[in-house]
Amino acid sequence: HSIKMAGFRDDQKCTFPLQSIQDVVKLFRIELERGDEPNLALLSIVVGSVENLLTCNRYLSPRNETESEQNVKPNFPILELSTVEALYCKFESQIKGCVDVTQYRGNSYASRELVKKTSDIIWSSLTRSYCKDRAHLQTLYSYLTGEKNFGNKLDCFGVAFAVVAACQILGYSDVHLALSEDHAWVIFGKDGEETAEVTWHGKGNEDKRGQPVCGPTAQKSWLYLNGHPVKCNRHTEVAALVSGINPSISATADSKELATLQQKLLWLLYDQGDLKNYPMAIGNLGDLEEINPTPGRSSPIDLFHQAIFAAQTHYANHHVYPYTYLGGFFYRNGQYKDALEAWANAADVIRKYNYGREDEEIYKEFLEIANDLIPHLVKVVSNQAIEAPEKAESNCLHDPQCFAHLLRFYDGLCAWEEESSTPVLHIGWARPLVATISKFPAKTRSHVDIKISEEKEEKVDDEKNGSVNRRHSHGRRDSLQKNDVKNEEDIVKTKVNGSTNVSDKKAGK
Ligand SMILES: FC(F)c1nnc(N2CCN(c3ncnc4sc(CC(F)(F)F)cc34)CC2)s1
Repeated sequence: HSIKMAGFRDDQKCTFPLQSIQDVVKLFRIELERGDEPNLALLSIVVGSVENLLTCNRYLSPRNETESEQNVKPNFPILELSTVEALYCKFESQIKGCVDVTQYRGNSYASRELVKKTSDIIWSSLTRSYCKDRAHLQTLYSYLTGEKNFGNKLDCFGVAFAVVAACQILGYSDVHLALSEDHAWVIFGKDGEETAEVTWHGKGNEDKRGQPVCGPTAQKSWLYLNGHPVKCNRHTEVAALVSGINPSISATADSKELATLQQKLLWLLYDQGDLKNYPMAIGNLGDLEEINPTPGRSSPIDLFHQAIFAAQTHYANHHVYPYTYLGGFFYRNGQYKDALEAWANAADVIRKYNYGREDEEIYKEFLEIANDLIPHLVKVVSNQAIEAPEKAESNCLHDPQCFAHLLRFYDGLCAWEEESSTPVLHIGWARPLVATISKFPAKTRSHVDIKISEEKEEKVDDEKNGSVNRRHSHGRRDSLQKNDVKNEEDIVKTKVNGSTNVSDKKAGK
């Protein structure tokens, strides 16, 4: 039967052929500034094409006689409208060909069957077996290009995004992406009240496609953010697509052009207010600004604090990554006390959750901080104390607040483990902990007040109080009172802070 092909509008066509970063930014600006919804499939195909050309095919510019080695700086590819249109029509006809919307006619909202059916179409057309966490598998370009055994590949985020893009083509404006810090699913229905799994998660986990996100696993696990995922609208979905741009050419090289494109697109979305409720996208922008600062724009630290503010404002401070973005920045820049504080704040978030078998990504994050970054940090500062004894005063190891941050960091991990189905800490954590604690002199340790306050611990749950080189897309460059009181007697609140006794207050401390 003849399927009506929606060609592109003139204002979309006029930007082609795309020959520069500015051309792509202009296409995105047109899509984002129009009253109607931005076309997710079109933008995903464009971004995927550009990413493929800049990271998978190397553009060799003419050998420069002065250059000793082959100068491999790429130019920007030329992206023709015909290429993009062909891929778009392939996607559109596949989706419209398989989903007979007439059987869903009438209800303006998507149904669970429709969402599951759309997920099945994407799912069943994927190449049978491939390395799921390879790079550049996050866009519709990856899904639509290449023959059966070479194309049709998507990573877990890419499948979820493709389902939402397909539902947009079918006319369901209620189907949106929901994003946690390590998973993606869809929301749909009146007020986006319905949820559905549409992709897999991690390795060796049975996929739960078609099922709603609910029940005990979703309640207490970091993977589902305890009811605080990023619920996208079309603009936030474009931000997720842009965040997923992966400039990696190899384990050691990035495409500078692609990183610049990602940075400019994130600033475009930032200026439109589309990152306000998307902490990780702001964090991504902070990372890019650290590598290549844009004159006149916010500093990385400002951006990381904006991400923290967004998480506190919109998500009851249930997101870990805003603090580990900040901690990572301080660590790379030798600001070790601030790094310890940021990591302690990250631990104050994870304490709200129970550790479950699908939370490996954040487990690895804390493992690296505790057993790699902090031991390195204390080694550096203890050498500093030896090499520059005159600066001992400002040294981390002589600062009770640093020791307090360290204790709060480990206390968060212990609280995370309590009442969890899976243990967190084990003997492998103990050796680095002992090595770290023993670097702090007794005098420093003695200044940390462990306040035993008498009031009964408020066991009310938090939310009731309202209160590089990456592999796959969105890859990593490289809760309180979460449950009932364990036993009858009062839990006395112990407060650890770095206040020093006034009498011992050191000059300048
Ligand atoms: F903690 C900091 F050091 C981090 N550095 N990079 C981090 N990433 C990289 C970016 N990232 C992300 N950035 C934007 N959006 C999303 S949505 C998502 C989950 C899934 F892929 F959809 F399943 C992940 C993610 C994941 C976390 S955290």
